[in-house]
Amino acid sequence: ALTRRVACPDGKNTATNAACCPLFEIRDDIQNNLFDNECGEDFHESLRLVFHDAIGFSSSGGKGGGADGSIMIFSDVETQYHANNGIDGIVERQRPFVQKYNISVGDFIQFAGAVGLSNCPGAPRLDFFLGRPNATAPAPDLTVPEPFDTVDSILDRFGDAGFNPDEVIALLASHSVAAADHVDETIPGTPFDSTPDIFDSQFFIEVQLAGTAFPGTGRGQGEVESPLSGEMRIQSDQELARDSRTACTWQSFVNNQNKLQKEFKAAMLKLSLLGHDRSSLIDCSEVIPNPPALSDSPHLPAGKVMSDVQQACATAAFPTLTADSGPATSVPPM
Ligand code: HEM
Ligand SMILES: [Ca+2]
Ligand SMILES: [Mn+2]
Repeated sequence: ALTRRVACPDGKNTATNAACCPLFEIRDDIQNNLFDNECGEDFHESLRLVFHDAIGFSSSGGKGGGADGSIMIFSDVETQYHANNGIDGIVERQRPFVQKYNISVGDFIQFAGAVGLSNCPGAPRLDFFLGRPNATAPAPDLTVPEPFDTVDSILDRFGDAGFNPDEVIALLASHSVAAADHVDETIPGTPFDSTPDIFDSQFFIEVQLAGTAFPGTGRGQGEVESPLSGEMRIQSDQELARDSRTACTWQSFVNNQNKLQKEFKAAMLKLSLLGHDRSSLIDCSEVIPNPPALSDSPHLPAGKVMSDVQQACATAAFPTLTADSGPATSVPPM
């Protein structure tokens, strides 16, 4: 069926719904002036913000309003929470963009995450729905999981927000385009995998390797040994990769980029709608750019062998991978 499109007032774009028209200008502005059109630090921080704003939600009520912008509207409260350490930086870098446009804070945070992900080779094209009202109260403390939390408590918290264990692991693909600034304050920008500017499965591969050392000066809170110089590993990722409830799903993402893209996209849509009724929002997904194709293939970092893989899934073998050649991979800071 043909979808009727409207001409936008900008004279350049068309949209399925006129309400989506203003988003083209916002998209181009944040691509050029917030993200530098890159899958870099400001996007990484914006993706973390997508999560920390939305997860303040409980299916049993009594928590926050989900993806409602509360983390920016009530930043004086929420940025003080321990799990939000360091999130104030991106909140303040995004704020002038929100103020410049007629868009709700919850919409902006979700929109920025979806637009920025399109700079990462291998990423799925996320959906974007428009129309979240602004938060009227901050989310309470302790809704955001911590790297030192147990698997039980992490799965409980996500379950309370509406996610099953498979969806939790799919969401963690975000740690493939991520770095830690505050787990070890002496080495800010330490990536979780060797390819923090590519949305690939290296995160799922590298977290399954035996840890050998701490990248900086000893052990940070929630930190465990990583397999590569310059790489950060957090305890929650290590344990989720090895728990019988989640290990097979974890492993399933190693050499199935289609599954990874599809399940991450679905879980991100769910995350972006927490606290909202989808039917009350307008589908503006057409404004989100198409990400570049995957630019690498699943591999072991140079210097690693298959026996470094700590097999955890009981029902299927870890895929056989070859290692990059050359000297042992070491990961530069972001
Ligand atoms: C078990 C759940 C999770 C835990 C315990 C966790 C924990 C962490 C920690 C400790 C950091 C490092 C922050 C810093 O030191 O700068 C981090 C970074 C990050 N997290 Fe998570 N996370 C979880 C789930 C998620 C989810 C579901 C998403 C997105 C959907 C996400 C996206 C990110 C991103 C993009 C970064 C990198 C930020 C940057 O590069 O500046 N995380 N996470
Ligand atoms: Ca990566
Ligand atoms: Mn950072």
